[in-house]
Amino acid sequence: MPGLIRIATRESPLALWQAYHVRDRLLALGEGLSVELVPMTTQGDQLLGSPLSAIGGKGLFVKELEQAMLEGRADIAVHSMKDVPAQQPDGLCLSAFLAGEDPRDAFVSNTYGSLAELPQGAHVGTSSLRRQTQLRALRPDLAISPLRGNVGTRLRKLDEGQYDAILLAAAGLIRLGLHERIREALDVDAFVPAIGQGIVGIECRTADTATRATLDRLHDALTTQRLTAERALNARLGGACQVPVAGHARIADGQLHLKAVVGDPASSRMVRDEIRGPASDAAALGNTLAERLLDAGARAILQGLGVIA
Ligand SMILES: NCc1[nH]cc(CCC(=O)O)c1CC(=O)O
Repeated sequence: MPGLIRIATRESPLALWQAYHVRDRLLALGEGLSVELVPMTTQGDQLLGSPLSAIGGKGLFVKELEQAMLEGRADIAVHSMKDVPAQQPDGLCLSAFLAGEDPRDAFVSNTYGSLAELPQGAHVGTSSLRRQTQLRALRPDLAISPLRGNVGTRLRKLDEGQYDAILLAAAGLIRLGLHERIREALDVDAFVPAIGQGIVGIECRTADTATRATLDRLHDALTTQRLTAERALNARLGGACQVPVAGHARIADGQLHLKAVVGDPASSRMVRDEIRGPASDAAALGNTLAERLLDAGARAILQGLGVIA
């Protein structure tokens, strides 16, 4: 049992909420642990104005946190799993996934009650290629423009009238106490969420067995199976974020149902497929679905983008 656990975290309100949440869960284990937050600014935070696809991807939001753990300045890092790349650096591992929050994307507007209510040509803000592609497929008439920044910044830009509506993860809004801003939670079948959306994960040093034993007690087994399928899919597809890849798994009665979409940002063509099987085969299901998507057209899209050879 470690005496002190130091949590590396970004300083955005959502990241801090997640870090405090993990701190509270650790303290609630009732083992006299001390827990400290080590807040830091990542390169990703400094570049929040630019599209993720242009600044080199989501790894930028976790690199400083990982460096702090590798240098012994922090013991664990708390992440939105959506922001965590497919592979972890040598010496670090993902050691616990907490039970997930709502995985859906949320339609947020001050004027319209749902995506269907948006008038022809309405202006929607989102920088996510995954959201843009699926939105275009559902509503080719909409005008979509980039929208970057923390959740609060994005809501402010909506409130200033820069957009008729925006799309955000329901989980982030719920965690920040802003659930009343959700006009409509988009059905996961019509609008497939990002891999890991709504799931908080904890990374630590692989060799730190004492901390890992403690983190084991926060671990949610079903969430882990769900995430295993989604991340296996993502890894096989090159794990890139300059590509619109959506993937969502749900589990009922030991059966896992994984759904995925790969889109071509250039042509707005989409390849979609789904697979079902025993939840205990989560990784294999993710792999198999990825292979099927590659053969059905995703290979050409990803090769065209230089994501896979
Ligand atoms: N890309 C930023 C990000 N990373 C995680 C969340 C939401 C919380 C989650 O998915 O767990 C968000 C905000 C958003 O997409 O609206």
